[in-house]
Amino acid sequence: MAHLSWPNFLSVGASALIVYEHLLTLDDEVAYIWSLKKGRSVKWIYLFMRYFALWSLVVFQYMSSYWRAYIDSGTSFCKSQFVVRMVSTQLMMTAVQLVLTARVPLVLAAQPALDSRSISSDAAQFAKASYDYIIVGGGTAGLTLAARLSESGKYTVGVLEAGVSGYGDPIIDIPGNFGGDIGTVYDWNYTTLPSSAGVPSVPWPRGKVLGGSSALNFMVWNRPSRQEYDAWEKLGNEGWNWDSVVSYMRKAENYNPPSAEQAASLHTQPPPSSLGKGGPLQVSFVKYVSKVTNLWVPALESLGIKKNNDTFSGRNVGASCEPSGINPVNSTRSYSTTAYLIPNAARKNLVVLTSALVEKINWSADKEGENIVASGITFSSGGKRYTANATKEVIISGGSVNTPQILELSGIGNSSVLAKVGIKQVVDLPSVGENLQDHSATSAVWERADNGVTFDTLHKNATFAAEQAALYANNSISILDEVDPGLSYVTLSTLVGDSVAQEIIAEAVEYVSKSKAPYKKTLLQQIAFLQDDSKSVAQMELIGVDGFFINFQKPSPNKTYTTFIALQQHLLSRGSIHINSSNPSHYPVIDANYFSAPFDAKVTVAGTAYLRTIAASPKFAAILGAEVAPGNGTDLLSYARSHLDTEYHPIGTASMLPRGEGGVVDSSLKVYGTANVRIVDASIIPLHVSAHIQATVYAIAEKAAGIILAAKATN
Ligand SMILES: Cc1cc2nc3c(=O)[nH]c(=O)nc-3n(C[C@H](O)[C@H](O)[C@H](O)COP(=O)(O)OP(=O)(O)OC[C@H]3O[C@@H](n4cnc5c(N)ncnc54)[C@H](O)[C@@H]3O)c2cc1C
Repeated sequence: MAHLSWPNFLSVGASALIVYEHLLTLDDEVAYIWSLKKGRSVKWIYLFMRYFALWSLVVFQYMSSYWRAYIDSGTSFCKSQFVVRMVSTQLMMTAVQLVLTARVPLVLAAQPALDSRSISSDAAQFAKASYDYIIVGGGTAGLTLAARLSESGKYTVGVLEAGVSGYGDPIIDIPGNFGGDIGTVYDWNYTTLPSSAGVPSVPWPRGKVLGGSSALNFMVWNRPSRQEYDAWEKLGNEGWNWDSVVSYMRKAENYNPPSAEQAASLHTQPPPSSLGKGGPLQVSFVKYVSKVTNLWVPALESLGIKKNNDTFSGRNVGASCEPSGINPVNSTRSYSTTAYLIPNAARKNLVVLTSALVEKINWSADKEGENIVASGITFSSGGKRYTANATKEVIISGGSVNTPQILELSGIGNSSVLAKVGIKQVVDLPSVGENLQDHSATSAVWERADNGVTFDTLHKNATFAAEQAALYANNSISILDEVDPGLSYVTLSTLVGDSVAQEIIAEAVEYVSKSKAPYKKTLLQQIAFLQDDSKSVAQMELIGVDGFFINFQKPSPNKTYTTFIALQQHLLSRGSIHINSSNPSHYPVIDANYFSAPFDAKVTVAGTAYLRTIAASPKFAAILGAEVAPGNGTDLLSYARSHLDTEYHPIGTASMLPRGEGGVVDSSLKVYGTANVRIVDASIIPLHVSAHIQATVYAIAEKAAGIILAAKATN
């Protein structure tokens, strides 16, 4: 040691530190680096930097220890030491530079959203370009379609979204926050007119954000029965049947079957073959299973409702728990933004402009035969007005409320609606905004006699909330992973028995026979569902919710609750959505017309009463206490009327039907009377289905992309 100087001590210390660090991290190195394939350059760069650095330190150490002994032997030793040091240093610098250079494409590939080319708020820049396809609305259908049309790289696609980007916001992403973004900047915050049958104004949330209502929804992922999609074809829409729609839905899905533990606590295990694999949207089962969800299927079975383990097969009636649009890897919402936009955000031929309100479609001076031709759109952003040009098509994906508004602002609609607000009619299409159908909801609430943990605990107990947030952040199971998958579809007979069901159906037949609506065939099809002997089309959905979920009463801070909801699936009432101003910023008038058909009120009351039957089943009776709402002695019809709510599923306002039978678009989704305007969103659904509708909307968008690209290929 005598011949060692202070640089040698430093060198020995550094070598010891590196060896110590190597020993501490050897496990990780074996797991993550040694396991990489031989061909991965990153493996060899890493190993070189790690071991060459150590090797060179040891060699210098050795040489330095003896250099005094050799110094008198001439300059050759000094030279060789110098060369070794220089070469080593240079090699290590090169390796560091390689790593730094490799990081740029790696970071961009991992986070394509960083590439600003696709998502922009620069309206002037957007308006400068011309696009093959302009899509109005970056929502559920709009972003799906944009991803597919831009996939080949052959076509340029411009999307305009009125809302901002909520990408990465926990209020959207965390499953247990569902409902939290309602009423925020992400919501259009619509309300309906009070109905003439006495139902007061109902709030109608709709997504005003990238992803649209797929960013606001409660993530349920399911399908209706085979008959319901087949009915669309029977109404005059060739190619729109179960086999076709489901084949496109499977294209969107990446199904993650439940683990054995999840399957046991949810009492459900749909076969992997029933859903799609490899699609952009993650479909999985909830990680956190609440008591109410765990009891759901056995409780309904005890009431004689048969368990249905495969609601995706074309028959959805029966007791079941359904999957959700959740990414199981990090337990976050999987929606059109994360599934279809972000992975493709680096495409040069795709531009999505946020905070841009489309005001109307612009029309070319030329016509194609009788059909008018769209040349682009007018939009406003940041207080300025712009136009953008489309060389091939303008596609409206504004959703069931805004799509009819945009058509009417563009001069397509009923002459009397347009004349009232001074808009010149360009296509006479009186069905725009008509045939509005929704799913309605009534809720009933019970106290939890066992005061078990529910969402109420999360909302009122800050310590519990903090614990759960920490668990969620750690990717451990917490109540923030929870959504409510206990939901089941039942027929009218299940609710009221066969003979009362027959009486109600007879009244429905009489009601429909008097209808003079152009879309009367859709009502007749509903009668066919009711009279179907196979009883495979549900009339009511039943849901068990883990907590207090009504907004017209307040929960007690010291109690926890369970809510059951009855949601009517095939209302005979039809409403409408129309503009009453030529100002694009003024909201259209939503007349849901709830309970205008007496059938709907009867079925709703039957469903609400059945919630008490569920609560009284032995499984639930053991954990539930006093009924909070409707409350003993309350008249169920007046309760249902005054507290009717929406399931957030409006459809039909630009129905796909023959033109003379209430149609706005044909079966290629082209607007009648136009050469190049299509509609792709929930508004084209001509007849409601007994299911939550996001999966159906994704399927519509996937199918639309197929139709549009096939049309281009043959032109
Ligand atoms: C609160 C809530 C809960 C729901 N829960 C579920 C559920 O659990 N499961 C399920 O399956 N379904 C659920 N749904 C329904 C489902 O999410 C929607 O039916 C579906 O997402 C609608 O898709 P869309 O493409 O038709 O419209 P949207 O997704 O609403 O897209 C329309 C887009 O167009 C934009 N836009 C409109 N007008 C303009 C304009 N003039 N200029 C520019 N942009 C415009 C909007 O901002 C929006 O982003 C729920 C819906 C809501 C609101």
